[in-house]
Amino acid sequence: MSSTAGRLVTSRSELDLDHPNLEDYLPSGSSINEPRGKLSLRDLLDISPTLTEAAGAIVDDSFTRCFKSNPPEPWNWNIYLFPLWCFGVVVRYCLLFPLRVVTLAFGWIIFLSLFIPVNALLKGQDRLRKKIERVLVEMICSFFVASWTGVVKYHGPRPSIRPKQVYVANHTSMIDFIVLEQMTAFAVIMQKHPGWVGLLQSTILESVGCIWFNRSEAKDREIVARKLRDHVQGTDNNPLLIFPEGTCVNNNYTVMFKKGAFELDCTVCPIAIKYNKIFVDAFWNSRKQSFTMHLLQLMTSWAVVCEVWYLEPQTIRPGETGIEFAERVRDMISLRAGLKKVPWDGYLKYSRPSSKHSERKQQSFAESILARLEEK
Ligand SMILES: O=P(O)(O)OC[C@H](O)CO
Repeated sequence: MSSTAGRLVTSRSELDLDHPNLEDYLPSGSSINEPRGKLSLRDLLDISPTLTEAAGAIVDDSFTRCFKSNPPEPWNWNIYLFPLWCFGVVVRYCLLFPLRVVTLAFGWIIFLSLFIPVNALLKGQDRLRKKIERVLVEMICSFFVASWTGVVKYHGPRPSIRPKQVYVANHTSMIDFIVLEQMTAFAVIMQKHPGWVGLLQSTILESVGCIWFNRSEAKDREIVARKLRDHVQGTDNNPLLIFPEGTCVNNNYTVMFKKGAFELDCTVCPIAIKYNKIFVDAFWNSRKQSFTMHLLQLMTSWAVVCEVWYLEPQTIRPGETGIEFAERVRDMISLRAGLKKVPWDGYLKYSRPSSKHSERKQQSFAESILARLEEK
């Protein structure tokens, strides 16, 4: 009996790593964990706790919550505030937005009129060309940040070019890259995008050593792993930046870090990014919004406010696995940025959960019934 109970405790704790706020959905005074009295047939046939749990998971599971946008709290609800809000809309859309478009266009004109000749004329002088291109990429990113009136506060020492080090950060939107890139020309590892973003990726960003891949292609992942190993060995390569969550999360949570960055035998430099949602939610929900629309949303808001912390570099400890190392770094980032850790793989966004998970759940249910029968 006690071994059955032990097994049950194990399987419950494995399955309920981050228990959804199930209690919120339960009728008051009842709980699926509550010990029941004498066993009757009715108890055995009663699957309502399981159904309740399933319904809770559907309504508000912790996985879905990681990818929910956070619309701002409405504040324009009365006769005094509504005209003020209307005035704000007019200022943001009719004054700020055109000014920002002009700023960004101006940035692109300067950037392209320097980048194209430098790229074409300095073919034989790689060092000088790379140096100028780095400065130009940082500059265009600053124009992007200015186009949303970005108010970014950086804490800690700025990243420097050193071999055998990799920077890892939590991921909320592709603008994370822009926010970090305006300070340091990182070589970033990212998903390949279609459209104008894809064009920038394969032209301009490739010049700073960025590496692109398609996450659904196993072959791409192998190529990227090789490129990463080569990149970190180079002495003059731009610092490598990886978003180990592999997908955008809404800046309230962190999902599991992929272990790749932590198995490169490099120093890992964590970066924590926290957006203040006071004016706009910086989370890019790519399933609902194109990146262009996301940028337009930022450009029509009052400002994008955020803080960036460059945390203390970490090395793998003796006996520590890549996964444990990744978790330790995730702890540091989550703590600094005030994010809640959840045990989900962000790629589940794009795939169905493994059948093993549902089988474990079925086994746990069967074991609970058997345990109750044994109690008799
Ligand atoms: O949120 P996702 O999964 O669409 O990821 C978007 C980008 O690849 C982030 O850089």
